[in-house]
Amino acid sequence: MTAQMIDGVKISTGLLGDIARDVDAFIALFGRPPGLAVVLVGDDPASSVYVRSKAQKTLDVGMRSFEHRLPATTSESALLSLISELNRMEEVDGILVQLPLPAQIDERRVLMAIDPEKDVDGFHPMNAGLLATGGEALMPCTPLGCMILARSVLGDLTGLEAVVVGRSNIVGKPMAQLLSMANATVTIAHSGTQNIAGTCRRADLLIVAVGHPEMVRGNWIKPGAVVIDVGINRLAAPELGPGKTRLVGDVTFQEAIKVVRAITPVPGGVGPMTITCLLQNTMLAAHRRSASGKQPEICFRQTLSHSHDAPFSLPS
Ligand SMILES: Nc1nc(=O)c2c([nH]1)NC[C@@H]1CN(c3ccc(C(=O)N[C@@H](CCC(=O)O)C(=O)O)cc3)C=[N+]21
Ligand SMILES: [Mg+2]
Repeated sequence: MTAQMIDGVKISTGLLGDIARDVDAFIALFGRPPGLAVVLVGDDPASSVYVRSKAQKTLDVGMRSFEHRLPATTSESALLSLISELNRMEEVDGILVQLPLPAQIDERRVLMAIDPEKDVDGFHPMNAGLLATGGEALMPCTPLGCMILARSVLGDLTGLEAVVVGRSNIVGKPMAQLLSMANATVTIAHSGTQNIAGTCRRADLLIVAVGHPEMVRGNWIKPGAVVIDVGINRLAAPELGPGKTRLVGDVTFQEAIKVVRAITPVPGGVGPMTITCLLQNTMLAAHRRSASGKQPEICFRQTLSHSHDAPFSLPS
């Protein structure tokens, strides 16, 4: 059996086209584009690259981008003031504060300061709680992207054994919630799991978000499984030349590809979908804030259909 590569670039490019059309319709209705503000504190080079890429795609779909780059020494109160200003701005529909934040800033306080209606990362406890209890949350972008990728291969997930490796608030925990809402049987594996290889081997759908390069080996994977690799790890690659690096996932790709039905590559898998879902969330937030009663032609169709109830139903 030849394994299928799940092409996150191709799928996200298609969805970005849908979003661009939704943006045009929004502008026609309200006379302004949806706006996304991205806040970066400090000058971590990797974070800087992501922020630039987000801003570029925001502009590509026709939205307005507000970029705020603050020095690494920024105080918590200065950051909180910026957030209240962005909360008040009519033309800002979505706010993303790039994580991690420098040590002097309390991440939880910052996330709680963002207006939940503008929380396009879905990290505010209000949105986490809405997701957990079946309300109309803004949902975290990486798990949403993973759902779309998984369903692009598997369709309906009802009855499948899904194993999520990792239990972070950002990926693992909401991922498990989305999968169970989509009627999969879900196991969360983590550093305390006794037989992690055996646990992974039960999975029809294996989603790995641990941040350990190539941790999941080929023999941890059930033959014919679908694997979504959320990890993005930069490793030194002296074989490519002095000072060169390469990206690897949390799954040993060369081993996995011999076993799986389908797998996401790194790069080109989950990463691009995360940004696409961020823009879709911005579109959704803009419609909800405009109180138009008209909702976007939502582009999570593949994620939405087959789900059992409220959390995925379109807002009315
Ligand atoms: N509040 C907040 N929200 C985030 O969503 C958030 C964050 N903080 N902090 C950092 C992480 C990281 N992140 C990525 C998004 C896209 C790619 C991406 O598109 N990667 C490409 C290429 C990566 C490369 O070449 O370096 C790929 O996987 O194909 C990667 C990483 C969002 N994050
Ligand atoms: Mg990727």
